[in-house]
Amino acid sequence: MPAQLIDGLALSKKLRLQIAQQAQALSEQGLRPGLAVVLVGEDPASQVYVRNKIKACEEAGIHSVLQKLPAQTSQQELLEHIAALNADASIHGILVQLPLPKHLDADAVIEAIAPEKDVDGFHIASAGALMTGLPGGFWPCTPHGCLQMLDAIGCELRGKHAVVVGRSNIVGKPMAMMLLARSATVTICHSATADLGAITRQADVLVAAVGKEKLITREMVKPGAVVIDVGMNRNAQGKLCGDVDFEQVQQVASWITPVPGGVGPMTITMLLANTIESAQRAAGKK
Ligand SMILES: Nc1nc(=O)c2c([nH]1)NC[C@@H]1CN(c3ccc(C(=O)N[C@@H](CCC(=O)O)C(=O)O)cc3)C=[N+]21
Repeated sequence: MPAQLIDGLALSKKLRLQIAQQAQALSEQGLRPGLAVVLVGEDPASQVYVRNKIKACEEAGIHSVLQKLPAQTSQQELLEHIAALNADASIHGILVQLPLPKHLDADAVIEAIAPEKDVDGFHIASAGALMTGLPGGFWPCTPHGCLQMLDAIGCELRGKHAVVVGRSNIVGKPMAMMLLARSATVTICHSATADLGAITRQADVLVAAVGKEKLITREMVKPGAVVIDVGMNRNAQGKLCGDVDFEQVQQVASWITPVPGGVGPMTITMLLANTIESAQRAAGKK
């Protein structure tokens, strides 16, 4: 029996309805949630992603501001933009679209974002809150979206072996922390892992977040595993595809996320959710 699809679009639709209601309730109190998206340069893929985020905000009733800066923007100019957004009470979330042009120091830019507006969850303060389980901070949108999908299918994580392939600060590492917080036994694999397949075959829950088309083949997946595909690759035909060989793996997995229509839409949904959460926290301090 082929795997069941975990439909990120359908789940997003449902969650975004709730988010829109929360946005409306905040707006009625004079606290319309606001997200600022900063895009430096003209990378075509980034332009599409940013447009999708702004559109999602509009549909949810979240105020959004798009700041497009030229590719030659200096580090200091960018930091000044961030400082202005940090001080802007109508803005509850600040997202600086990555990657930045090479002459800019992305780490320094992220740390310049006020932690209480770090809706991407990339700031050290957010990473520390996730790692310790202490309050405050925001969970990074992509792994949080993955966790929401696991919850939506009723996947019990306690005592299960979760294998995360990829160790980025944006996906792999925070994903592992979230799974650990749910009492899964977590293994993180990466480019230096010896015999990747031997480890992924042990996974009850397998999260692939590498950026390599068809990295995960059928032989690497335990029958009945839940497979979450975070990859966003363009294949030779220009088609969007994940890290998982979907055709093969869907024959052995119990559940699998498609690309597109899986993790991608959930990433944007969690960005909206974090922006609402930030506005609610700001309202609490009023
Ligand atoms: N500061 C920052 N925060 C980010 O969250 C961030 C970023 N920079 N830089 C780039 C990556 C990429 N990313 C995606 C989000 C949604 C889809 C998405 O919705 N994808 C659709 C398909 C879109 C298409 O067809 O091209 C899907 O999977 O169904 C894709 C990619 C967020 N990122």
